[in-house]
Amino acid sequence: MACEVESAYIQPTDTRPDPTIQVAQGIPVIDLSPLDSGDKSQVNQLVEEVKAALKEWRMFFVVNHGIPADIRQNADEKIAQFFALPLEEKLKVQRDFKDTLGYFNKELTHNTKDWVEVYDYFVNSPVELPANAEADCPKMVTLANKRPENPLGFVEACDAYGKEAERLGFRLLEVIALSLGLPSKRFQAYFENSGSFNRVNHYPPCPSPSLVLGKGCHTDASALTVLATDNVSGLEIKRKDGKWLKVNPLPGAYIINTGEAMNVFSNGYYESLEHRVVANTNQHRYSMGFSFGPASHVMVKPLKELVNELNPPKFKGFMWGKFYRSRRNSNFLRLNAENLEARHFKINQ
Ligand SMILES: O=C(O)CCC(=O)C(=O)O
Ligand SMILES: [Fe+2]
Repeated sequence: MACEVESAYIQPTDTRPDPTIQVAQGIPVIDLSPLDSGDKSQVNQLVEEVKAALKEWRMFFVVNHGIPADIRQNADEKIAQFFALPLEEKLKVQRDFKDTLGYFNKELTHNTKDWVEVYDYFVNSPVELPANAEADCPKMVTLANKRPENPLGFVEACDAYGKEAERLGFRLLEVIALSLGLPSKRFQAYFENSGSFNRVNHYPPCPSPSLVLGKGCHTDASALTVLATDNVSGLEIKRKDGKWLKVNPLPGAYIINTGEAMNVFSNGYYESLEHRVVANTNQHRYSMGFSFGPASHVMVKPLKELVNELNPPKFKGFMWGKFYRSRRNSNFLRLNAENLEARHFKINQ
């Protein structure tokens, strides 16, 4: 990563970080242990907590989440070692426009470069995906993870963590289904053998954090994201009233937020969280966002049980694989169009 700020990183004036924003108070911390106890009334209470948190915050922290601490610690260690390798070594597993897996240090959000380097991998590699985002092109390709040789044990540590994040994702989908008045396994078949990926982020110290962002404002394309952060602050969220707030890390907890696919499946009941990451001058920051989406052939549309004459569908359906491709393209290219979001599929009512 360059040690001075190139112009490609400089945010337009209206999206630059605001040093005056406050720390969020009262983000819900949800204990998932009732899922292990099986106690019906405790599970019902948990379901109500998740519903309230997603309606009010579009995110929450989870504790007693079931991800073993040693698996997480091992992944954290190997990831820090990977990003500390010389650039030439990391570029051996570089991702590109066609093959979206691997290392990248030229990530764009809304056409401005992010102050970050990333490594993306599928949790169920290989995955069959549409070859491009063009709606009427049926061509498919099979993509597989790029596996760096160094550091030793990196691939195994990432795979072990990815499986755990996916397991947590499935448990949360059950709670979310119940919160929508649906059978707990309603989402299961859509998400099996999906192309869900874990994105590992390294935000190096930055000489000009007032001009750039670690990651520009975005919503996640996923149904839900399991976000693991270290103890360095940086994440900021946009509230429904348009106000930005800082999220301080909660050690040992994971952040869960809803994305575009859940917005559509729930017919707009659970909206996606707008968020961004600020850079800082002296600390490295690491995070991992497991982006849990459906399998690529799934048509993402409002679930039929959630729509009726009084509550008609708010979105047209779209094939998940095409949506995913289009979102990933915008990480590489300066597109003339905006990032594809659920609102682009909104039905005018
Ligand atoms: O680093 C973070 O806290 C958030 C990362 C993020 O939003 C993403 O990778 O989509
Ligand atoms: Fe995100």
